[in-house]
Parts: sequence; structure tokens; C-alpha cells
Amino acid sequence: MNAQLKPRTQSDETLRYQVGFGQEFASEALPGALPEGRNSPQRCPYGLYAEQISGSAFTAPRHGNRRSWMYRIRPGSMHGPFEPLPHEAFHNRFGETPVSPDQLRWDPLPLPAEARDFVDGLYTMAGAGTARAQSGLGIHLYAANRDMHGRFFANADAEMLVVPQQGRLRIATELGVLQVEPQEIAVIPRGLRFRVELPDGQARGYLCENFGAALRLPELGPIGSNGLANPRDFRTPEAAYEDVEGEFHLIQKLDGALWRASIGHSPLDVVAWHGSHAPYAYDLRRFNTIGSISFDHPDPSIFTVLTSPSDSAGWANIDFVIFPPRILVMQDTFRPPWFHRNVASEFMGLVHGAYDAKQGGFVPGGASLHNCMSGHGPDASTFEKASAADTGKPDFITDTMAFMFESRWLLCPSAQALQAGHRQGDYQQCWQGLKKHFDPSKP
Ligand SMILES: O=C(O)Cc1cc(O)ccc1O
Ligand SMILES: [Fe+2]
Repeated sequence: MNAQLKPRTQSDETLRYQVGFGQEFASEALPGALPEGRNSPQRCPYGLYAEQISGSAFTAPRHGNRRSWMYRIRPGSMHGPFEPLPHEAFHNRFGETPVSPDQLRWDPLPLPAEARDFVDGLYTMAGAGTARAQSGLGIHLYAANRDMHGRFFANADAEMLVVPQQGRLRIATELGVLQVEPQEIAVIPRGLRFRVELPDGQARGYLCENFGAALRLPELGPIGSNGLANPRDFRTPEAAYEDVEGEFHLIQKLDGALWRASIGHSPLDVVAWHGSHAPYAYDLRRFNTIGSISFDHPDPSIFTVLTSPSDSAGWANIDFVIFPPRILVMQDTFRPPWFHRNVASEFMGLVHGAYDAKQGGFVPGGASLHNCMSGHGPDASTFEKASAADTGKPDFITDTMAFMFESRWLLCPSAQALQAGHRQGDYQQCWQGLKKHFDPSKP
């Protein structure tokens, strides 16, 4: 075979990416595999099958329209019948009981003692809405210690935002291979088939299932044409396929449950593709953080990386917000997050370092949940320290990466998260030491 015709396979170690966000990508792993001038020729090059995957309504406005054309060895319909695949810890049962207003916090999910791949290792923490209503989100943790062997997964319920906290993930998808490490994220579009491998042998992190409109970059308004997450920093894989036969399983999530079918070949057999319904990775360290250079602490919406809008303007189904390293220069200002009660609900995680509103207790791999109108903010020691700090000098907040899945919807914690051994029963204590400073004689 001539060198130029060397096919790019899934096992190719060199990861190749296209750059940009939400645009029309095009890639072929064999020269000439992408049909020209039409999507569905009578016969496709190399004897491939053409198949379209759509992630938005056909008639969705152009800016939110997502679909891709795949040119593949076998069509996606070739597999056996599905049967239920039980999973004790991963589900979408949200809203079965009233949600308590308590502030909640957890230590990291322990790494598993027994063999668990990415799908086995999923653990539901909280969520809202349903995939049936195409609205809401599921919030999960994962802790895994083996590759998915002969198993492929697709989530028909949701787009998946993966936030690794420990260990890299190699995500081999129908549209090519993505690799992400802690402080990076991966987004896998609804319905796309993939397999997760763990180059470091074990991995832990967070997963947000988005049942609603696909994540997009927030509007920049008066910020202008640059800033926050810049489109050119997003990476989408080049086509890479595998031509492998065997006795495999295709796992599909639909209607909040897992289903399993046998499949006689790898479904990662797409030789060429073009379109906008595609996976992507982003390095959170590339975020161009913008904040106050005068006084006061802006709302955290200034740190939005990606947003899934709901049907009401500005009321997001999900905002994915980060708290990256930054320099605080606001003068005569209480610099950490203020005390607050929000209509939105906030699930936070920590990838790395320490979070500036909490001096202790919120550790990498841990999580907190502050639901609609639950009071929270800096812990007692952070408050005392920041109230006495010299705001004439900048504060260099380094070596940190916290994040928030924020939603307009009330986030219902799962029963297992409420009862978990890694839940911190004493979380509310962090505010009990706040002193009364009020003195009516001292304005
Ligand atoms: O609760 C938090 O720590 C997240 C948060 C940060 C901030 O700077 C302002 C509001 C907010 O909810
Ligand atoms: Fe908050």
C-alpha cells in the first residue's frame, strides 16, 4: 500500500485534532473517503455506508443545528436486540423525594477495590428533569480502574461533559480519538458511540449529563469578540477507524436506564465524516479569565466556559463555570465569593488545589451542593482572613481549578449520595464559627 494511503486507525498513537467550536468539521482517515458534492451518493467510496446522526431538530436555527454525516464500514443499525443492563449506582431517578434545603458536601469517591471500567464506575450524585422532557441534567462521579474491553457505550439521553480529576482518559469515539487529562474536559455528543481507556490505569472525575440543548459558548456581550473560552482552543478529533470483528457489547442509555445488545464488530468503524455533531476537548488552563479591576466581586457568570440554554433567555439549563488561577486586584473589597442565596442551584467540584472560598474540607475529587436559596459562602476562617487582608496588594490565586455545574433547576441529590460514607455530616459547622461583629456605635 502506498504510504499516502495508510489508513488512520483508532490505535494510531498520534492524536490529531481539528480546531474550533461548533462549526462544520470534515475529516477522512483514507484519502477520498468523503464523498464530494453530496452527502449520500448512490455508492460511497471504498464501499462505505453513509449514515447521518442528528443532535438537534432538523429545523433548529443554524447556530444551534448539530448533525454529522458518517461514512462507515457497517451501519449503526447492525446489532442484536437490547436487554436491560442493571446498574446499581448510575441512574436518573431525580425528584422522588422532597429536596432538603441543607447544604451538602462530600469527600472524594473512593477508587474501586474491584475491577471497574468507566461505565461500571459511574455513581449518581444529583440531578433534575428528565431525558424524556429534553430538559435537565444528571450529575455523576466516576471512579474506574480498567479499560472498557469489548464494550462500547452511547448515551441517547444526554450530551456528556466529562471533567477528569485524576488520571487521563482516552476516549475512542466513532468520529476519532480524544485524550484528556485533569484540568481538561471532554464533551461527547448525544448518541455517539465510544469506548473509554485509562492510560494511567485508574481514573476519577465528574460527569454532567445534559438532557437539554447542546452546550455552547456563552455570548460575550460588552466583553467583545475575545475572551473566556476562545473557540480556537477547542479540539475535535480527526477521523480514525477500526475494522475489527468479535463478540462485543453495545451499551446504550435510554430513558434513564442502561440497555445492552451484542454486536459482532467494533462500531468505531467510521472512515470519514463531516458535520457539527462531534466530540471535543478543551484545556481549562486556556480560559481567558476576566474579572473586576476596580472593586467588588462579579457574579460567577463571568467564569462561564459553556452553557446549555433553557427555553427562557438567560435562565440556563446548565452553566459550566470554572474558578481557575487568577489575580485579584479589587480594592477595599471582600475578595472571595460573598455570602449568597441564589435561585439557581450549584453543584461544585474541585479538580486541583484549593478553592478560595474554603480553607479546608473541600478537597480535590470532593463535591458540594447548594440548592436553590440555601445560604452559603466563605467558611469562618476564610471570612476572617479576607476581612483583614491588605487589598492594596494583588492576591495571586495559583494552582487551583474548581468548577460548578449550575442550573436553574432544583438539583435532587440521590439517596446513595445522601447516605454515602464519603458525605461530610458536619459540613454546616464551617459557618458556625462566624462571629458577631455588629456594634451599633461603630459605623
Ligand atoms: O458558591 C460558590 O462558591 C460559587 C460562587 C462563586 C462566586 O464567586 C460567586 C457566587 C457563587 O455562587
Ligand atoms: Fe454559590
